[in-house]
Formats: sequence, C-alpha cells, structure tokens
Amino acid sequence: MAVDHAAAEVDHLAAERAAARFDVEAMKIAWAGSRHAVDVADRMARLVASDPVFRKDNRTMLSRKDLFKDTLRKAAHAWKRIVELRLTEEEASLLRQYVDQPGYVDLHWGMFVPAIKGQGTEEQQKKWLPLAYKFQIIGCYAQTELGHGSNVQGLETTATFDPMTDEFVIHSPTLTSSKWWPGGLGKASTHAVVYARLITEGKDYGIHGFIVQLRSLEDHSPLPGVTLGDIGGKFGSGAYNSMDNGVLRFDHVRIPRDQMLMRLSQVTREGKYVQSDVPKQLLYGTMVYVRQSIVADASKALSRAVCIAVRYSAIRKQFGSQDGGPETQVLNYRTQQSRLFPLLASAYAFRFVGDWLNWLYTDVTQKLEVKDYSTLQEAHACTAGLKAVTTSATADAIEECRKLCGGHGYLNSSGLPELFAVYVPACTYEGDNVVLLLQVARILMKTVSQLTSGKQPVGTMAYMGKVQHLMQSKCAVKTEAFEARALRMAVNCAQNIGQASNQEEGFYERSPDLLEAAVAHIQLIIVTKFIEKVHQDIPGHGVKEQLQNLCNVYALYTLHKHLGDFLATGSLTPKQGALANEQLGKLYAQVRPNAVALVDAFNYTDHYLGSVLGRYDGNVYPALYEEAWKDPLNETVVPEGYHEYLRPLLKQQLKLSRL
Ligand SMILES: CC/C=C\C/C=C\C/C=C\C/C=C\C/C=C\C/C=C\C=C\C(=O)SCCNC(=O)CCNC(=O)[C@H](O)C(C)(C)COP(=O)(O)OP(=O)(O)OC[C@H]1O[C@@H](n2cnc3c(N)ncnc32)[C@H](O)[C@@H]1OP(=O)(O)O
Ligand SMILES: Cc1cc2nc3c(=O)[nH]c(=O)nc-3n(C[C@H](O)[C@H](O)[C@H](O)COP(=O)(O)OP(=O)(O)OC[C@H]3O[C@@H](n4cnc5c(N)ncnc54)[C@H](O)[C@@H]3O)c2cc1C
Repeated sequence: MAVDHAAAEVDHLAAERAAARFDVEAMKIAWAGSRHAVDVADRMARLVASDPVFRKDNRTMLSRKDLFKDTLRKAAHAWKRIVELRLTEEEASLLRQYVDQPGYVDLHWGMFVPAIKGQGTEEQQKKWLPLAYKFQIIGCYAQTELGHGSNVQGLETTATFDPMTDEFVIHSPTLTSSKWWPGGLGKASTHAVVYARLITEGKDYGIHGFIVQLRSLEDHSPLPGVTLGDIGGKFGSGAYNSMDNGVLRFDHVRIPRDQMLMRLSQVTREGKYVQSDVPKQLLYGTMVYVRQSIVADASKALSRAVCIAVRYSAIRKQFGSQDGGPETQVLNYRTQQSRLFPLLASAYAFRFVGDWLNWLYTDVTQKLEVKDYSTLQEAHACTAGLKAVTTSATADAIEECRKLCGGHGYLNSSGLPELFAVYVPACTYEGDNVVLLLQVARILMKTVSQLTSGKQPVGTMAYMGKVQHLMQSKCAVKTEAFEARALRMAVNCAQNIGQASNQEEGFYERSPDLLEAAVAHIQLIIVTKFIEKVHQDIPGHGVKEQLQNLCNVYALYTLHKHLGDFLATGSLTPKQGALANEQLGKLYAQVRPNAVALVDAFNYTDHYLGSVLGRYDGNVYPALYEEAWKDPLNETVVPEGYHEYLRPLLKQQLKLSRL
C-alpha cells in the first residue's frame, strides 16, 4: 500500500508544535519587542506576501537585466502602496524589509538621508530632505573608491574651492580615485553624498561630504563631466545582483559652495576653512548608524536560516531506530542538535544585543544634540565590534544551516544559497570586520593603559576596572569567566606591545592576538546583554525559562568553542571546561522539544522565508518536486542544444560502434 509521506510530514510539525512547553504567542512578543511590533510586522509581511508584484520565487532564474528591472518595479510598487495606504515610517520600513530584494531604496533611506540628517546644517536639511522624502531625488552614499575603502583618510577625490565662482570643483585625479561600490549609484541615483578631500586656499583639509547631482532630473542622463555605470555581476545567482553597485568619475564638476555638508565644518564665501567645536569623527556618523542596524539585520538573517534548518530537520528522517521502528528525525541526532541549537541561541542573542545597541545609539544621538561627546568612543567600539562579530557568525551560520539541510540545502529553492550570497558581503561592507575589530582593540589598549592612572573605565569597559580581582581569581562558570578572559587577553596584548620598541610597531606585530582580544570583549557584551534580558520580567507561560536555556546555550557554547582562551588565560580550569560541556549536552535535550516552536516565534511568512524546506506546513517533498519543474531547463522535454551538440555526438558513437 502506498504511504502518503507528505501527509505524514505535515503531521510531524503539528506534533512538534503540540509538544512545545511554552506560549509561542508570548515568545513572539519577546522576540519582536512588543505586541504592537508583532502586529505591525505581521500586517506588513502579509501585505507583501499577498501581492503578486512582490513574488520572488523566480528571482534566481532571472537575467541580471531582468532582475534589475524587477527590482525597479518592486521599489516603485512598494512606494505606490506606501503612499496609497498612508503607511507610517515604521510600517513603510517593514514593508521594504519584507519585499526582501536589495535595491537603491536601501541606500537612499539607509545612508543618503541619514548622511544629510547627520552632517547637513538645518538649512541644508530643509532644502534636501523634503526632496528625498518624496523621491523627487534618489540618493546614494559615495565614499569607497577603487583604490581605498577601509582607509577613509586615503580617499583621493578632490573638492577644490573656487572663490571666483563660489563653487567647489569635484574631480577624480586618478583611476584609483574612481568611486567604486556605492549601491544605487550604477543606474538609479540622481544624487550622491560624495566624500572628497576638501582643498581651499591651497591647503588639503581632508575628507568631507558634498551633495552632488549626477543625473539629469529630465531624462536621467549623466550630467556633464560625470561618468558612471554599474561595476558588474556579484557572487551568487539573484542575491545582491539586484543592486546596481556603481563606478563614478568626475571631470572638474562644479557644485555650489552650499552643497558641502556644513554641520561639522564650513568654508566661508572667502574660502576660509572653519572647524566647528564638534569632534571630527562625527563625519563617520552615518557608518555608525548603519553598523548598529546591521547588528539587527544579523539576527534577522540568522533566524531565517535557523528557521529553515530546524523545520526541515524535524521533517527529514534518516536511518531506522535500533528495534526496526520508524526512521529517526534528523533533529533527534545529538550531532544535529549540537550544530543547530547554538545557532538558534545565537539568533536570540543577536536579537537582544541588537535591541540594546539600538538603545545605546539613540542615547548617544541625544547626548550629541546637547554637545555631550562622552559616549562617542563607546558607541564606536560597540557598533564596530558587534557588527564584526555578529556578521561573521551569521555568515558562517547560514552556511552551516545549508549543510544541516543535506543535499536539498544546496538547491536554490531551499532559499539558503541566496540568503548566504546576499549576506556574506556584510562581513565587508560598512567596514571590513578585521579593520573594525582592530578599532575595538585600539580602544581596549587605550583603556588598559589608563588603568594605572586610576581612570575608571565606563560603559561596556567598566568590568576592566575590576582589574585586581579579575587578574587573580579563579572564576565560576558565569559572566565572571568571560570578564576574566577578555581582560586577561587585553592585558597580555598590552604587556607584549609595551615590550616593543614603539607602540605602533608593537600593535602591528600583535594584531592577530589583538583581534582575539577584541572578539573576547564583544562576546562578553553579547552574553551580558542576554543575561540582562532574561533577568527582566518576561510574561507568558514558559517564555522566560526558554530564554534562560538559550542564554545558557549561547554562553556555554561560546565558552566551549573558545575553551583554549579560557584555559590559556587561567580563567577556567580544565575540569570547569569539561563540566560546561557536559551541561551543554543537557541543555540541548531541553531545547529539543521546543525547537520548532522557538523558530515559529520569529513569525516569518513563507514568502519572507522563501524556502521550500522551511515551509510552515512542513509539506516539503511535494513542494520540492513541484519547484523542480519550474526551472527554465524543464520548459522543453528535449533540451535546446540537443540537435547541435548531443545528437551529432550520439550519432557518431552509434556509427563507431557499428564499425
Ligand atoms: C535577496 C535578498 C535575500 C535575503 C536578504 C537577507 C538579508 C539581508 C541582510 C542585510 C542587508 C541589509 C542591508 C544592507 C546594508 C548595507 C549595505 C549597503 C551599503 C554599504 C555601504 C558601505 O559600505 S559605506 C562605506 C563604509 N566604509 C567603511 O566602513 C570604512 C571603514 N573605515 C573606517 O571607518 C575608518 O577609516 C577607520 C575607523 C578604520 C579609521 O579611520 P581614521 O580616520 O584613520 O581613524 P583612526 O586614526 O583609526 O582613529 C582616530 C580616532 O577616531 C576614532 N574613531 C574612528 N572611527 C570612529 C567612529 N565611527 N566614531 C567615533 N570615533 C571614531 C578612533 O577610535 C580614534 O580615536 P582616538 O581617541 O584614539 O583618537
Ligand atoms: C556589497 C557591497 C556594498 C557596498 N556598498 C557601498 C556603498 O554603498 N557605499 C560605499 O561607499 N561603499 C560601499 N561598499 C564598499 C565597502 O564599504 C568596502 O568594500 C569596505 O569598507 C572594505 O574596504 P576595501 O574594499 O577597501 O577592503 P580592503 O581594505 O582592501 O580589504 C582587503 C583586505 O585587507 C585587510 N586589511 C585592510 N586594512 C587592514 C589593516 N589596517 N589591518 C589589517 N588588515 C587590513 C582586510 O581585512 C581584507 O582582508 C560596498 C561593498 C560591498 C561588498
């Protein structure tokens, strides 16, 4: 008798859901932050999922040109819906998230508008922001050049003030000064915030931002002196190829003086350079803003991958039980759990640290408004470090989820290859992760050097003030072990650097160790913020207990993975390390019955997940089967090329065999 495997799989997910020991609806609130956040996200996700224009299941099969046109169409349709439905800013931004196709609008709203808000004077904001808000202009963020990305001070584009005409002359003096990478620049943007070296009265004042019009508002053709285009195809099918990352060169393009972003410094009518009394690092403010939002994005991308892998692992069965009973769900294998559950825990950890980082960013912004710059360094260290650690972990985790789904994970229809391809550049954009971690390391070294002078570290570095205690004590397996490890690694680096002939040379020599010290410090922040979260009042049956479990999984897994650090610094004994590992196994057993419900709490629609393996109903096999037939290769039974290349070959073999 034929067994309906598909129906059995569907029942499987229902059984998983019934076995969960907590209130999923309450967990949705804990994940999203509030009932309101759940409701508005739900509404926007469904709005997108039910609109045929936002279909995306065919995306990996489109040519680059068709994919780009599809992106323009989706962006225009999204804007139409936003206007028609009078969506709020919160709703509009969620709608764009669920459309889930990188495009020029991301840079317009994500960098162009924030750059003007952060670096423009009130007058400049009044002039430019209304145009941007109504899409009467489209903007991008043109900082990186062919020759320099990480080293912002090394950019070569020049903006030379001409007092005769009261204009800046924007110029690309070398090939390597060509702007290279800005998203939305290649084909869509009409304007850009361009970062260039400001030269006035014969002196180079370094990098500043300028608003430059690139294309005609009449027919979209490049303005005189502007050469621009797309930089070419990128990693993976579909994925980030929907974005028109661009190249841009200027040949003595003139802009009015008032298009220099003048909040941080000004050039007068006479050409005098005037520096405001604000720190010059505020020039990097847009990057700080985007880095904090990238941490929130990490938890989104990771939770999507984990949702797919957990649901599919509950459906997928391999090998029988020892007594010849039904086959085993792969989710029941201890190895599957030990690879997957730490990623599930990381998704929650990144979500909560992302919320905290957003709070920190808002707090710093408010302080800056009243000229309090005391937390600027903390904001830089936390955004840079958390961006680096969460994006690297997420990129690795998406690939691990692909492997956790076996062969089917490699199919585009699993959603994982595209998610990976679109996500990996997060390790590079908004600051290469190594470069950012070295920034954190510099701040750690500065903090260690100030300890002897009695200056008490604050914020996330405050634990370093407990130096006497943390350098000596043996620690119980909890936050203190993370503090001791981070501090001792930083102090070791500082001591080694101190022995070098000069500080810069020492820093350079010790940079691999410094990276690890920075990672240890950032992991401490993530663990601490997760612990603080679970100490809060969290309503809903069993929700707090589940989060407590996941927090322990995250902490103990991190400890297990970096046990070498903990042992080498004497922050833990080998026995404690072994006990932690024992405990981890027990925690996985507690996560197991709740795993499917824990990913349901992300509340993702099938449209947003974009995965036949991660379907909510678990109906994986019929969906995989159906999806295969949609491939353009299956449009004809006999493939194109048969008559040219297969038939002659086969005929020739036939003739040869008859000889
Ligand atoms: C198909 C779809 C399917 C699925 C989708 C799924 C998921 C999608 C998920 C995500 C996608 C979503 C969004 C995409 C988002 C973004 C991508 C798009 C755009 C990307 C844009 C960019 O990349 S823009 C360019 C970014 N560039 C960089 O980041 C450059 C990095 N370099 C620097 O920042 C600086 O050069 C440097 C900090 C490394 C060094 O600067 P320098 O001036 O040389 O300074 P130092 O001498 O080192 O330091 C001097 C002091 O200044 C302090 N400092 C440095 N930076 C800052 C700062 N930002 N804030 C405050 N202070 C700072 C530093 O600490 C020193 O302080 P001292 O006290 O020691 O003097
Ligand atoms: C998809 C994507 C979108 C982007 N969008 C934009 C955009 O909209 N606007 C924009 O302006 N830019 C954009 N960028 C550019 C991006 O910001 C840069 O690529 C990024 O900052 C890295 O700089 P780089 O390419 O110069 O790398 P490099 O600095 O050349 O890195 C190469 C290698 O050198 C190492 N390295 C560099 N410096 C050091 C150091 N001091 N110590 C140790 N190792 C070091 C790095 O770790 C890396 O391994 C985008 C990039 C990508 C991939």
